[in-house]
Order: sequence, then structure tokens, then C-alpha cells
Amino acid sequence: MKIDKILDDIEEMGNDHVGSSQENPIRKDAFDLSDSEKIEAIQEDVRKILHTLGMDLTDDSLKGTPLRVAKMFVNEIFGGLHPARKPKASVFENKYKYGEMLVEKNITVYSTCEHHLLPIVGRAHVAYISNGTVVGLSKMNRIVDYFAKRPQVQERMTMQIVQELQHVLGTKDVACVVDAKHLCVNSRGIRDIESSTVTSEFGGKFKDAATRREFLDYIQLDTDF
Ligand SMILES: Nc1nc2c(ncn2[C@@H]2O[C@H](COP(=O)(O)OP(=O)(O)OP(=O)(O)O)[C@@H](O)[C@H]2O)c(=O)[nH]1
Ligand SMILES: [Zn+2]
Repeated sequence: MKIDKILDDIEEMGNDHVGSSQENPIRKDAFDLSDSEKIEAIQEDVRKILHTLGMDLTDDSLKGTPLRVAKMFVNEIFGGLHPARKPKASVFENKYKYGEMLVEKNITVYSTCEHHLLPIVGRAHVAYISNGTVVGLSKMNRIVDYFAKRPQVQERMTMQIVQELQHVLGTKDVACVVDAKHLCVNSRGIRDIESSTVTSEFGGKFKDAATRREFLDYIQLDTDF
């Protein structure tokens, strides 16, 4: 899909900052700057923040921090904002006629809470029932990682993973459960180290109680991550 088309679609939906939109609230001009121009600009912004906090940026240990943070934002933790980085999902014909549920469980999730810019760390569990197409296993992990590498809310990320897999596989029969710790809850604010957040999206056949139950039995939610 062309970037212009994606941006037009996003524009049509509007810039919804409430978190109800399934698209991340990005502007139409989000990719006018190249990655290296963004790194240059963000480096200056980070330098300013640290300077305002009173840090001595000539210190040996600190002087590389603005560039380090800028590169990390653009290339790593927010790298999934760029549609060009969407993983190519190799699909195959289901020649062997496997007709049961396939579950990819315990996919590691590293994301970033868009309210505080603190980490979200946990596991995603993804399942689908093939209607003739199968997808390479690792592509499910890659799709999770792509949508995680954005400023996110967990609910939106969970829905985006399901929608993308529905699109790739050409079936509604896709589900995802995410169980994650939000450092904005664990390490600051209420500082509740024990709590984690579970979100789910059940499409097609997964709306049926028995199918949903089978999936949940396979993943046996384990909060030990
Ligand atoms: N629904 C949802 N909320 C989130 C997510 N990540 C963080 N939040 C919440 O976003 C809310 C932001 O609320 P605010 O009251 O504006 O922020 P705050 O003053 O820092 O709130 P506290 O965290 O309670 O100190 C907090 O309650 C967070 O726990 C998420 O993925 N989904
Ligand atoms: Zn937060």
C-alpha cells in the first residue's frame, strides 16, 4: 500500500486523541522529514530537556545522550510508525488442509505508553483458523512488534494486530490477547508493581464461546514475565 493512501485513510478518520480510533493519531505530514532529519531535530529537543533539568551536557557520560535517544526513538522504539516498516507477511496455500486453530503464544511485547512515554512490557498471544491461507509463523511475531513500536495504548495495539492478520489471511477468524505491565503504573504514579493489563480482540469464529475457550486454554495466561 502506498504511503499517500495510508495517510489519506488516516486523515479521513481524523486525529482522534482519545484512543478510540484504531489508527494511531499521526499527522498527514508525519513523514515529510526523513529519518535522519528527525534524528537531527529530536537530538536538539532532548538536549534542551536535559539542559532545562540542569544537566551538564559537556559531561563525558551525558554528551552522547541526545543523539543516542534520538536514534532510539526514530529507529527503534517508535520505528513502527513508518508504514514502510510494515513487515511483509509471506502467506502460503494451506495445501495440507490443516483445519484447526493455530496459536502463536508468548510473543514478547515491548511497547511505549503514549501517555507517559514509559515502557509497556508483556506478552501477546495470537490465534487464527485458516480458510485456505497460512502465514509464516515469525510474521505474527513481526506484526506484533511493528504495532508495538509506536507510542501506544494497549487496546488499540491489540485491535491493530488482529486487523492486520485478518487482512493478511483473508479471514475474520483471528484473535489476540495481550497481557502487559505498564511502567507508568508500576514505577511511578500509583507504583503498583504487581498489576498488569489484559486486553483481547476476538474476530469471527473466536466470538463463539467454545472456540474462544479453546484459545484461552492453550495460552493459560501466565503473568510471570
Ligand atoms: N486505557 C489505557 N490507559 C493507559 C494505557 N497506558 C497508560 N494508561 C493510563 O493513562 C492515564 C493517563 O491519566 P492522567 O490522569 O492524564 O495521567 P497521570 O496524572 O500521570 O495519572 P496517574 O498515572 O494516575 O498518576 C493513566 O491512568 C494511565 O494508567 C493504556 O494502554 N490504555
Ligand atoms: Zn502511561
